[in-house]
Amino acid sequence: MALEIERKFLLPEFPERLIQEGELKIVTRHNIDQTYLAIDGGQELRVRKITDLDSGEVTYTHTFKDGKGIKREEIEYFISEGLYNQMIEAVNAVALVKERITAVWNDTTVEIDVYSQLKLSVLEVEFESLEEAESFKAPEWFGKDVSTERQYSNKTVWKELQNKTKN
Ligand SMILES: O=P(O)(O)OP(=O)(O)OP(=O)(O)O
Repeated sequence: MALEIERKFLLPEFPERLIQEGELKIVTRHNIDQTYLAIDGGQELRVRKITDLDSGEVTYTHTFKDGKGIKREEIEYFISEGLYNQMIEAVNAVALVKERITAVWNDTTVEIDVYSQLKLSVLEVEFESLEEAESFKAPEWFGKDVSTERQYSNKTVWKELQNKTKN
């Protein structure tokens, strides 16, 4: 199983100035529709519809994650549009929608997620090892480190979205 080691920050404002000054270079922009199929303790199964906002290419993934905090197990693979549609129909939930901007700042690849249904933007950085993740010194503009705060995990945010839209 692959390991996912990442830290998450609560991005206070979109870093427009850094982009304009060329300090933060945008690599890709994707729209992600995310739906959870099942959640049980630290385990989750989710599907995504991913649209490349530059090329228009659409892909679908199925992901299993296990664990919490900075280090988790992850298995992810591509699925067909047909499988994706069958699964989201079965779940009949509201997909969590976000725009994911992948960019490079100072040799570090960052993923900025801007959630369209909520007032929330986060920034994530992936690492090769726990040592690297723990020793990484984040700049001020990344915002508060929420890596271990469950309320900002996508499954929690997705669950809240379901409750909101049901009422
Ligand atoms: O894109 P990932 O796999 O890092 O996943 P996410 O949708 O940001 O979700 P979380 O890290 O909250 O599981």
